[in-house]
Amino acid sequence: MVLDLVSSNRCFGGELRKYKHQSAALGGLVANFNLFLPAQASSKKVPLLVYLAGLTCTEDNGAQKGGFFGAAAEHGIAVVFPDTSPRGAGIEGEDADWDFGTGAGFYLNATHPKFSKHYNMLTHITMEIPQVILTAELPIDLTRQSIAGHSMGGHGALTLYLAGSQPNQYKSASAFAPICNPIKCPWGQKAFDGYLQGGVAEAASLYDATELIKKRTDPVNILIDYGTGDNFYKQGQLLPENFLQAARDAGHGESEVLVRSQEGYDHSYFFISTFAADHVNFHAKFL
Ligand SMILES: N[C@@H](CCC(=O)N[C@@H](CS)C(=O)NCC(=O)O)C(=O)O
Repeated sequence: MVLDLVSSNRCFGGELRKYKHQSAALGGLVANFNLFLPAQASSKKVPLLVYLAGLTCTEDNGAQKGGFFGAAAEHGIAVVFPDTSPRGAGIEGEDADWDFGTGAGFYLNATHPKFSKHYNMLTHITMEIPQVILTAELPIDLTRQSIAGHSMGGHGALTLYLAGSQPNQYKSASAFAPICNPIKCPWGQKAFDGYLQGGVAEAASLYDATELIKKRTDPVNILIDYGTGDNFYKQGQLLPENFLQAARDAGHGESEVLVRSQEGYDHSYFFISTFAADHVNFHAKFL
């Protein structure tokens, strides 16, 4: 798997690199990701924080507007920013809506025959990107990974943490305005009906953070922030209360699952960048 360097910028004493590679998980299409390497990576292997972006985003939104680099540089943590879906699969209807198809891969492995060749973001994030990093001998210690995300990416962070492809791949998870109970919200229902042969029923045991936390008995490390001024929260797309209730019912107290309601904040990167350092500091405790 050849990794091509597209660009490199000096950043907070380290470097932000954009890479592209041919992705087997995404059906042979070209995939991009951004990678922040802190200064510490020039002398030793550093831990990795994965940041998953939301609907309509690319690998650039979080890197350009997330505000993660100051804290990541301080703690010596690398941050990888993958894309949110395959690009250019050429599937009929793929570009018709902003909340399905291109830019909306939902961090799952599709089982519907129309999408299963290309829409395998779960494998891309949890297995392929780590393999690419390993093969390229980048200075990253893959035994120390955590995961964060926003909105659809918050759903990705929580579900890949709770039930990714390998148990305990990530030491902690955090999310900004995550879709917490996708089987119960319009975005999730639309995605699962489209990508999965078994639709919402198939998703319940695999791709719904609220369902997954109910079954989790061992300790977890989860931080969630959402804003009370977030229109998608108000429309019932995020449902953080459902996740919180399920976590408490399953015995996960505030030291394991902290859900913070942030007064007046909306869904934007102004919200994310306000709390980005908090999230990096949270992950640093486990990395
Ligand atoms: N296009 C949608 C909004 C999509 C949206 O807000 N996407 C969020 C993630 S769910 C985002 O991060 N957008 C890109 C950005 O703010 O940079 C609309 O018109 O309502």
